Amino acid sequence: MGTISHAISPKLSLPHQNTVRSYAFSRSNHRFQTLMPSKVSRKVRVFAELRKQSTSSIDFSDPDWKTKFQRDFEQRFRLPHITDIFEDAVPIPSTFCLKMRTPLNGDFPGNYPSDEEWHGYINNNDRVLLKTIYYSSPTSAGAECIDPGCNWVEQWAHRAGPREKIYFKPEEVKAAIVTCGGLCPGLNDVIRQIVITLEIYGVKRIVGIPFGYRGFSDTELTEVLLSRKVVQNIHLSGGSLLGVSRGGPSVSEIVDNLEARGINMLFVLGGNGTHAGANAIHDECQKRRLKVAVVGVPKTIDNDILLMDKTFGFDTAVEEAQRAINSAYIEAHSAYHGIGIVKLMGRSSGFIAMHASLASGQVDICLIPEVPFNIHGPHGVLNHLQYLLDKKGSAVVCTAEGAGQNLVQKTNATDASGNIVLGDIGVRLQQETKKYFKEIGIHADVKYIDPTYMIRACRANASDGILCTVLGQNAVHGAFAGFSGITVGIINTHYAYLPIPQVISHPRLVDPNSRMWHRCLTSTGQPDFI
Ligand SMILES: Nc1ncnc2c1ncn2[C@@H]1O[C@H](COP(=O)(O)OP(=O)(O)O)[C@@H](O)[C@H]1O
Ligand SMILES: O=P(O)(O)OC[C@H]1O[C@](O)(COP(=O)(O)O)[C@@H](O)[C@@H]1O
Ligand SMILES: [Mg+2]
Repeated sequence: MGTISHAISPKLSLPHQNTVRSYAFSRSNHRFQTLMPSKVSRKVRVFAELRKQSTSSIDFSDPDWKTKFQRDFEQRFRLPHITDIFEDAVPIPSTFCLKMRTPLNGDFPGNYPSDEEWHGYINNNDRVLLKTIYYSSPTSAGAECIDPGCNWVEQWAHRAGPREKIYFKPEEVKAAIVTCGGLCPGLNDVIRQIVITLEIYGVKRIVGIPFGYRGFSDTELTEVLLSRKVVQNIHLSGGSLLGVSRGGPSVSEIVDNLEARGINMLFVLGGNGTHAGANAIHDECQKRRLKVAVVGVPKTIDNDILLMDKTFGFDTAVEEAQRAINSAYIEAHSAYHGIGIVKLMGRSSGFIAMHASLASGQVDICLIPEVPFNIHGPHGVLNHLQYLLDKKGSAVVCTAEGAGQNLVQKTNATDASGNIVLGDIGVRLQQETKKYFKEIGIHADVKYIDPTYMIRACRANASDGILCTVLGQNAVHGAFAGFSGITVGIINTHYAYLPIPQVISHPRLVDPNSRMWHRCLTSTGQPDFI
């Protein structure tokens, strides 16, 4: 058994899972272990199981397991590079140097600006530590351990930023930007930074592909010429200057189109699905021996991309969601026996609901997809609502859209990208609450708020604005450094490049054993609804 396999049990399959897994499992959860040992939910068990599965093929009795693990880890986090295909590719000194700016007229050949003394570059051996907590025991709260003894194993990702040598001559670059999936605050900020940074390198040909991947096949959609002048103020509004879409052409059609247009740098802004597409585009380019750099920037208000502190747009979404919760609270608090129900986005991950509940401090019940619950019965949500009306006179429920999908009618439908169209848990909760209190003869004034599209259509807040700026700049640095099939993220407040498969092997979920979920439960004061 000395080898580390990446296989995962098919019954635990999650969307887009393919070749890689994150290595971690969580053992601690005093709350679940001591308060409800027999009631540990199926989902919680599945979550722990998923984590355990990922390490199950490591032979921990092998004295070399740690070295083998780290060698395997290093291999998995190695960044694909142009030289994997073009072994003879010769780099040139970077044209990105803030001390000696790129000449405005852009006359490069034989005259690349560089400054050997300038220490503003990232060394290719620089790394960012992925996990920063040393858990002295697997029973430490929220412990993420690789082995049963919870040994300390360093896991390093590649540091993002400008390199001293670049693999593209700016005058030979045609760069394209595409935004896919649903809207997300900050898309325009990232587009803007990519364009500005490309120009600083000296790139003159920059285009936007309209309406996501669809823009690669729909002949009526023409590319949008981009420059600093065009993008100067786009971050002042939400949405995407380029438009977004779900679904679209096949990967081979997209690559045909890239070839036809002469695009050799592609910046892809999107979530799990978009990144799966970006990785497939990268693979196809390698197969066809095309010198194209494909770099992703993770976009999703759901925050469901693995390994990073957060994705851009999430912070803004939480801030906006908090406003909706506040309205629900005021409505509920001002009514006799008022109950406010707010539904927030989060297809498979409850991060927005959890963080908005924590931020607002006004939520009594937070429901997320990762933690199952009952509506009816002695431990159900309705019973607790009745208790809250009795004790406090009002109550606020915050639910993620993906929560309690076992309690709503299945739609059996998928969207153009293949995402499951969810049943409406918000409406179900509203109906069941009204019915319940009517049946038991207690007055309840139920107000339902669904602010979902308002939350993602707004402009990025200051914190997301900065995140977008850094991610956009680093995406361009990564492409010029010759990397492809990578994405960029913030990890422990530092910026790193990650191979795309590592961040999309499954959606990042709220760990019901995590300190954060426990903090949320402490804040709401809610019991388990099972
Ligand atoms: N597995 C996949 N392989 C290739 N392309 C994909 C894949 N999944 C989704 N896509 C494409 O990525 C785009 C965005 O996907 P979607 O799931 O809607 O949003 P997001 O990227 O935000 O998760 C769509 O155009 C879709 O066709
Ligand atoms: O109505 P739409 O455009 O399909 O978007 C709804 C989806 O958007 C999301 O907030 C984000 O999804 P993406 O990351 O795929 O864009 C999901 O939680 C939600 O189900
Ligand atoms: Mg998605």
